[in-house]
Amino acid sequence: MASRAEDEAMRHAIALAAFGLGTTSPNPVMGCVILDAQERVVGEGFHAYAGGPHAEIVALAHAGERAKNGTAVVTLESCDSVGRTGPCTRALIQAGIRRVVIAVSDPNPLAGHGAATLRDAGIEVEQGVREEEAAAGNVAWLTAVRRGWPYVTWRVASTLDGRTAAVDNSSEWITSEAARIDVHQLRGEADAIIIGVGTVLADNPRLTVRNVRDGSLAIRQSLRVVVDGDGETPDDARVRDGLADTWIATAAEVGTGPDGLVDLRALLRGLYRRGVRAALLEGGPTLAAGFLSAGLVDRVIGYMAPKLLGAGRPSLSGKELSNGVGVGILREPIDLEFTEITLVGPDIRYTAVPRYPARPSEPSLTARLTPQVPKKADISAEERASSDIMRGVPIRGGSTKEKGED
Ligand SMILES: NC(=O)C1=CN([C@@H]2O[C@H](COP(=O)(O)OP(=O)(O)OC[C@H]3O[C@@H](n4cnc5c(N)ncnc54)[C@H](OP(=O)(O)O)[C@@H]3O)[C@@H](O)[C@H]2O)C=CC1
Ligand SMILES: Nc1c(N[C@@H]2O[C@H](COP(=O)(O)O)[C@@H](O)[C@H]2O)[nH]c(=O)[nH]c1=O
Repeated sequence: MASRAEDEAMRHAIALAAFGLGTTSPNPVMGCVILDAQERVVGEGFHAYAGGPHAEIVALAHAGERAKNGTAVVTLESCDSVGRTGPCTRALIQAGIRRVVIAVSDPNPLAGHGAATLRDAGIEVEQGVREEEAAAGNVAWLTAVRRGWPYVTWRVASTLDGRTAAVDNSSEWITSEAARIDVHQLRGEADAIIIGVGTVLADNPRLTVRNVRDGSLAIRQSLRVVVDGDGETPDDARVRDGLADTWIATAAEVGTGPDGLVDLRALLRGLYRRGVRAALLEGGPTLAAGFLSAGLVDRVIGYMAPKLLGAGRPSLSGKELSNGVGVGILREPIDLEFTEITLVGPDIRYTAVPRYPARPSEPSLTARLTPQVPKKADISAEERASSDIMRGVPIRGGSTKEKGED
């Protein structure tokens, strides 16, 4: 059983891990706290960017000699493979760690069997501490790795009467500045932002991650993806401005589904191969209906403005949705569960999770985990202030994605 100090250290390690959201793919987020033999916190760390030191390495460096005979508390099973940074199990063994407390076992076979290696070296290993909480913090990565395509969040901005654009197709802006700032936080935490060519033609969006007030760009940009069957994205479209990587995903490249449109499942598998684990769907009603009817949305984040339009584009169009069991909207709708509702400025932000009936080929992981994915912004000021590691965190430049795990 984990001691109180270990349990508290795990809570802190989970908060630390969330600082890596958006910059660690294709790796998971991970946090680590080192306790000395008297259970005092002597080291802490998190994995900040792919290719950078893992959480254990940062925390062990912080602890130095004080780690000897201590306990390492980790949100995810320590890696055992010689990737870009060397196995963390070896670092823990060499530091003289006596006990390791793990929240979630690593589902990635490439990472090896860290817990077994530690036990073989005579280290006491405890698994499953605050497991659900830690898994929720890594829900995008865990879901993606277990099934082989990214975790998809559909983000939609609508009026109180469910309109996402006016009759003339204009939609800037339905939601408040505060809500749009929140969207850029979501963009920053995603590896890819997906829209359909209809949105390019209607809005000519930038799809960059930026400061909404002054337009300045974030250091790291997400991959922009335009689902564009016939390659009709204009040469002068903003998504081609070179400020971030862009993939114009045509039917010729990705393949087509039974409806003759771009095969969205193949699209997602292609994104996974490019290192994408968390994707943000920002497309219009047609593409959103395509994703939903294929059962490819894991989470909905909606911003609802206290405005009424009376006419205009609904949030979904072009397809009658069903949950895959029956046919027809009324008899078998897609059921969702609200997991969070909050005010962002004057607008309501809701988070909802589709409850697709279990499909034999897909693990029902999203149903098991509460997807209250902690965001960097959710971490309290005290949490920040109490963390030495918050100072001088390296930030990865550029937008190039690494393809392999490390
Ligand atoms: N309020 C909000 O949150 C948002 C509002 N909007 C608004 O939505 C409107 C644009 O909507 P819409 O035209 O529906 O744009 P979409 O972004 O949904 O693009 C739709 C196009 O995507 C292409 N596509 C390729 N494969 C698929 C597939 N498998 N399933 C579905 N679509 C596919 C199709 O074009 P093709 O056949 O050529 O490949 C289709 O016409 C604008 O008015 C915009 O302002 C847009 C985004 C967000
Ligand atoms: N209208 C509307 C949104 N619309 C979405 O934002 C895109 C514009 O992105 P960018 O050019 O990067 O600012 C646009 O194409 C559409 O996907 N978003 C919102 O948060 N609130 C809104 O009211």
